[in-house]
Amino acid sequence: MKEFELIEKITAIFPQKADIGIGDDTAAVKTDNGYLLFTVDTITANTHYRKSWEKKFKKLYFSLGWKLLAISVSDVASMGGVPEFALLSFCLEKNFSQEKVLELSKGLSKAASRYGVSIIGGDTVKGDSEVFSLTLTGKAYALMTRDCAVPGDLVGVIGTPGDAAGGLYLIENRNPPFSEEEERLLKKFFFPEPSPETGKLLVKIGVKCCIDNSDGLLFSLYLISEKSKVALNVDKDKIPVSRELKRLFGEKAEVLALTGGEDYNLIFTFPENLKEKVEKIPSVSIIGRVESGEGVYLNGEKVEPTGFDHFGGA
Ligand SMILES: Nc1ncnc2c1ncn2[C@@H]1O[C@H](COP(=O)(O)OP(=O)(O)OP(=O)(O)O)[C@@H](O)[C@H]1O
Ligand SMILES: Cc1ncc(C[n+]2csc(CCOP(=O)(O)O)c2C)c(N)n1
Ligand SMILES: [Mg+2]
Repeated sequence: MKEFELIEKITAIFPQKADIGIGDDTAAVKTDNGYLLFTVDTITANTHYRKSWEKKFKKLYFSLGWKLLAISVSDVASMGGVPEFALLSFCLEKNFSQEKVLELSKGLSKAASRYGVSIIGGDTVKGDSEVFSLTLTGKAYALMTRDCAVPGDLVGVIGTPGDAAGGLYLIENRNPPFSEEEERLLKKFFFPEPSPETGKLLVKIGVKCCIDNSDGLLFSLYLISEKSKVALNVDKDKIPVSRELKRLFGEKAEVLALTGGEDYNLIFTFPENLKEKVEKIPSVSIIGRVESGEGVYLNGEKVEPTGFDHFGGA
């Protein structure tokens, strides 16, 4: 069973009370002057990182702390919100290293100060493998969601997808010393920088439909198409691929840009009359158009939803 099939079955068991419950980047509850947002993310050895990487990358645990918060900030940003409070949960092995847990906490603290988040509690337990989890709240005055793309909209992305997947390939398959270009991709993987500022800007100019890219560009587009019940047609040549990715991966760069996960950049759709305003947003590319129908198309040809799935897929 795939991750999404399991979540669908779980959703049927839980009656949903929130204004936005299971199914978007965060849950949302309406308040007097906007929305409270809630999201949780978990990282664990051998799924999100390997302990062995520490030999090649000294700041591994510091980065895990940064990343643990950044990946949830990314969900809040995709809803158009700003993050506020966090709860931190550690499941540690019997012989855990205090030094590593403190390193992780320092990385998390650095991200917390960058994003204005207070860590206000958590939980610590023993287990057979290490698991780090963070629950984040946020607030938003207006929301962007995955389900409101309409035919005629254009499709925008921020940044260059595939870079983090390039970094993952390098840490798995190469050894230090890393070149400057390799370091840049490793940084994208180990220290993602979601931007709630960009999310807020999108809300301000009138964008309504947004998702964060955690499981890959095509997969994120597929989620928008599924939730909004529309087709998304992407122009392959317009997908921004970074110079580093092209130089280090050659022909493989395109596949990484289409399917590589963990970029934590925003993907959104917007009506054509906002085009001029969207074009002024830093690092933006307009890569396609929303049409009636279903699924994701590359240069008019239907593509399967390929991306990261914890229990199947790529
Ligand atoms: N075990 C679970 N119980 C209830 N809801 C869940 C569970 N796992 C996931 N969800 C919900 O399902 C939806 C999709 O989850 P997922 O973790 O894929 O979120 P995402 O935003 O697509 O990915 P990411 O967290 O990597 O950005 C979210 O609304 C999430 O809250
Ligand atoms: C050892 C190792 N193998 C594979 C990956 C790639 N990876 C893990 S989770 C994920 C999607 C987002 O996470 P989630 O769905 O949990 O939010 C991706 C692309 C990795 N980081 N480390
Ligand atoms: Mg998300």
